[in-house]
Amino acid sequence: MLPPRYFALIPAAGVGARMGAAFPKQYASLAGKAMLRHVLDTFAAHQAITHTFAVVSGDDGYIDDTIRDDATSAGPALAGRVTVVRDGGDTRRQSVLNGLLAMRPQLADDDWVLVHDAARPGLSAALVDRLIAAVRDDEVGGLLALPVVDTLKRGDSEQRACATVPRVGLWAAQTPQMFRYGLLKKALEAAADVTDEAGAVEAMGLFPRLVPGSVRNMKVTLPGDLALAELYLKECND
Ligand SMILES: Nc1ccn([C@@H]2O[C@H](COP(=O)(O)OP(=O)(O)OP(=O)(O)O)[C@@H](O)[C@H]2O)c(=O)n1
Ligand SMILES: C[C@](O)(CO)[C@H](O)COP(=O)(O)O
Repeated sequence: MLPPRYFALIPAAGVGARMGAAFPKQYASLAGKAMLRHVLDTFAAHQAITHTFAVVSGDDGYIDDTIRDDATSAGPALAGRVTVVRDGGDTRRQSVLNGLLAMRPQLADDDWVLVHDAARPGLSAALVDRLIAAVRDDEVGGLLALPVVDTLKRGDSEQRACATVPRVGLWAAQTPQMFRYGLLKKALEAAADVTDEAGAVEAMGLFPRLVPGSVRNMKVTLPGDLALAELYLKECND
């Protein structure tokens, strides 16, 4: 019986509407290369990751240049380490599901899949190590997340604070979210209205493990996030 392997699945088929850029934010440049290339380089260089699949939209015109290995690419060669799946869906969930379907011929049900947002360029090898070490023997799976430290307010329709939400026990989910292929595919097929993989697994009555992540692994969502993410990338080694 071969031990389970680890695969990365990168949903990268979004349009970046909240970023308001003229092109999808996963191709925005950060410290000299596209956000998506940072993510692909991290997984391609990681010894534990067997292969990486990136899901992009069918009409994506940027991916070929982004994955090209040439004299200017400072990171590891991606050739043979990355498969592009040109089958993005209307939602992140659908893109991930389409990616899982494309992965089917190469994966066994008990192989691990680490689903990571292309919009989180600050993922480090150390964070991948931390997640794998914490989850590899877990019956369910798990995800990187950060305990909420701010006081949370619920706002009303007039943007007035109408309640304080107790923050004890609240975590802000990050990615990668790491689940076995068979469970993840079944969970996502069963749960239509979820924003992340852990939510689909929770809907099955299971409890994913929460693993402390890092601020450098922030999701680039709004225009100001790009500069902050670059600062974390350069200054934060967590
Ligand atoms: N239909 C979609 C929507 C999102 N994503 C990916 O899911 C990740 C996290 O999603 P988000 O930050 O919401 O990205 P966008 O959907 O592009 O942003 P927005 O909601 O502002 O349009 C991103 O890497 C994005 O490319 C995807 O693969 N397919
Ligand atoms: C998966 C995720 O990054 C966890 O916080 C988040 O749910 C993605 O949400 P988005 O609206 O697709 O950015």
